[in-house]
Amino acid sequence: MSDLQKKNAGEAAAQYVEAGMVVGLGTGSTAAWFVKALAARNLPDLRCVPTSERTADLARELGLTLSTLEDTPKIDLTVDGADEIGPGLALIKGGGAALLREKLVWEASARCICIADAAKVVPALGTFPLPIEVVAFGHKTTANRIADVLADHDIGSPARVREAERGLIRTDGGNLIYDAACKLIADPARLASDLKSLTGVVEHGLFLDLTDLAIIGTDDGFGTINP
Ligand SMILES: O=C(CO)[C@H](O)[C@H](O)COP(=O)(O)O
Repeated sequence: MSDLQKKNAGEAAAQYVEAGMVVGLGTGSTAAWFVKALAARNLPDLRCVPTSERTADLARELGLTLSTLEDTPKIDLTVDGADEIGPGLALIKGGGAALLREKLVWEASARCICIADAAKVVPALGTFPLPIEVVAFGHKTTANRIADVLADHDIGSPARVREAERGLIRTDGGNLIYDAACKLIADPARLASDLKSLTGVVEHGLFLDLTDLAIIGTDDGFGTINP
């Protein structure tokens, strides 16, 4: 994990933004570099839709004009980080527990750019535990159903609820996160569909066919990957 690489990726992505755009702001340490670089450009008439309260606070502090999906349902460009970038720019996201709002914003965007440090690029998805957002009511029952789906995908270990010292982690929407240590996701599309079909699962961190470009920071600049 390199902060310089994250910074270089974030700053490169800020150059893709034009005056007057509606911009989706991702969540996480890499996305924060983008938000800072975007604010520094001081472009006129931008409206920014944040994907978390954390990002909203940062953007507000930096003087960016905030909007919501309700007021600006069509987003021109979203820039966000990822936990893993696999073949075809299939992603695992949600390490920062913002996957639901992130996916809502990504799906409303004409173009999505993923920004990351080089360590995020992997030959196959699954080393990073897959985040799954679950409603709190009956979450242990939902976790059992998730375990059945994982077993059907030859993924042995059940998902674990995400918690901190002060208790279970809640998302901005008040839900819980389960992390599934998959090791290898052989069929991301089938796993995505199987998880999404479970009552109680709100969303999962597989972002498939959503990324138009990945900008990967290097120590002295950046490279790009197309799908
Ligand atoms: O999906 C995310 C938040 O839900 C983040 O984009 C992802 O966790 C990457 O974070 P970072 O840029 O801090 O490495």
